[in-house]
Amino acid sequence: MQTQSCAPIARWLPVTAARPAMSLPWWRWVASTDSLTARLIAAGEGRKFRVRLLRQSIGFAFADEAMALGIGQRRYAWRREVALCLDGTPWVVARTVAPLAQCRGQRLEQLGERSLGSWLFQQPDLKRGPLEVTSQPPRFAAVDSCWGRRSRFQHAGLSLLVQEYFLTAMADALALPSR
Ligand SMILES: C=C(O[C@@H]1C=C(C(=O)O)C=C[C@H]1O)C(=O)O
Repeated sequence: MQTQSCAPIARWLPVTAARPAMSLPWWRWVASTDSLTARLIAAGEGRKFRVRLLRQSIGFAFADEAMALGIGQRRYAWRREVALCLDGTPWVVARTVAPLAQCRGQRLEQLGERSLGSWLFQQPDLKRGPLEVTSQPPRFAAVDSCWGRRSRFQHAGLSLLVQEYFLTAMADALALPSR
């Protein structure tokens, strides 16, 4: 099994600390705390939204992910990587990691190409932790990104670390600045 121990450590800043480096249009996207799926569908103005499942597997989290989830690096985790596409073009890539021991009975593996966000935001007990931001590209996909963000969702004893990277293709389509 791949241990991913050589992967570079991602640098994350609290969202407010990244604010001075961020344009207002990007701030509105990056600092938003409602469903990104819903926002993308609205911004897509009739473009067809689709979650493309890139990878779903069980293995270890990256070191910074394990730390954010408060689990040891040798704890198995459920990992899901997707591209959120509008008319077939990826605008966002996302990687979600959850401790495997918390996933029993949650049916996460049955999500397939349904949006995790559409399901999560229907949960009445959902709590969301603070947003953190990075200007580094994702480690799980070869894409050009403008900003990345992450936050921890909690629902029914399950913690999910959701990391979302906004791609330059989205900036181009919506005429957003590069940063
Ligand atoms: C967390 C959300 O869900 C989105 C859907 C995801 C998925 O299906 O794996 C992953 C991250 C998100 O951007 C959201 O809509 O806010």
